Amino acid sequence: MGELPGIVITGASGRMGQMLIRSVVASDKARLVGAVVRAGHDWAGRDLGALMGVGHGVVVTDDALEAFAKAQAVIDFTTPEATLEFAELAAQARATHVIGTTGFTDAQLEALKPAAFHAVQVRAGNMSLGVNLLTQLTKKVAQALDEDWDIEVIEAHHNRKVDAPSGTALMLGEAAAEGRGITLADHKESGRDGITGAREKGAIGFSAIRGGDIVGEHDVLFAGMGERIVLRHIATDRGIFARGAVKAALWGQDKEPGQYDMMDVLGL
Ligand SMILES: NC(=O)C1=CN([C@@H]2O[C@H](COP(=O)(O)OP(=O)(O)OC[C@H]3O[C@@H](n4cnc5c(N)ncnc54)[C@H](OP(=O)(O)O)[C@@H]3O)[C@@H](O)[C@H]2O)C=CC1
Ligand SMILES: O=C(O)C1=N[C@H](C(=O)O)C[C@H](O)C1
Repeated sequence: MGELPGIVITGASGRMGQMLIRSVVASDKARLVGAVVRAGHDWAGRDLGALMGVGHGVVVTDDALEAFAKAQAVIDFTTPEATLEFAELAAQARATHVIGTTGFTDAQLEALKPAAFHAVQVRAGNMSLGVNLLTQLTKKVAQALDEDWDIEVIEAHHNRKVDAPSGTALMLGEAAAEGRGITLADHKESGRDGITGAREKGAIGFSAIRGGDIVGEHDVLFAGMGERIVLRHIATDRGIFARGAVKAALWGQDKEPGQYDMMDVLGL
């Protein structure tokens, strides 16, 4: 039997970076072959085992290309700017690039595309099975209801999160729009404040709560006259995102270069 696929984790010291390192180490289907931090980070040059108590023998590096060259997959939960750089390097290394990063602008999403001509890219605002199922349910419910039902996506996250609406909220909003046969960009309503006027019929609204250590909570509210439907997902453990990302990294091994998402990985 050949060697297990080697995985590199970027943003190794981050909340998700550390969770991903633990998930790869715990997996019997993959090997941890690298951990990348930003240039000058105080983890660079140190053994992961000494830093985290797992990953002994893996020396943290700030040389992403050197690390990627030894890997079959890169799992990347960092920032849009860093992910754009890592996409080019993953393409050079022909490594599957699993992107969990959120908060991309439309221009940044466009800029990710060229790298996918050379390597598999799997990107999702949420890598958990539960949220991807909820996304499908959202599309189905939106398909069944007309514009008399107001759609609102409400999300809550910890106080360190830097982007809003969350990547998951946008996924859910896109699914609702698709179900209704409209374009989210033309119907998105977020950040209400002051004299906003009455709700625009057909809008898809977004509200973001930030506080404490909330891992991630998402409601899709369909509000009609005299009744409401609420679809809800509550994450209590970041391990769900990390395990989904490892699954995506392994799934990508025999796929042609291109852009994929978690629906492809999960077969939903
Ligand atoms: N798709 C999904 O399922 C999920 C997505 N996310 C998303 O993942 C991203 C990260 O979240 P989280 O872990 O909470 O955030 P953190 O801020 O804890 O981690 C981000 C890490 O990226 C590192 N980083 C930034 N720039 C670079 C660079 N150029 N090179 C190397 N490392 C870099 C940061 O390092 P430094 O501290 O030195 O800046 C930090 O360690 C967010 O966009 C979040 O929304 C989160 C959970 C699930
Ligand atoms: O930043 C986070 O923490 C999370 N980000 C993702 C998002 O933007 O939806 C996924 C999850 O909700 C946690």
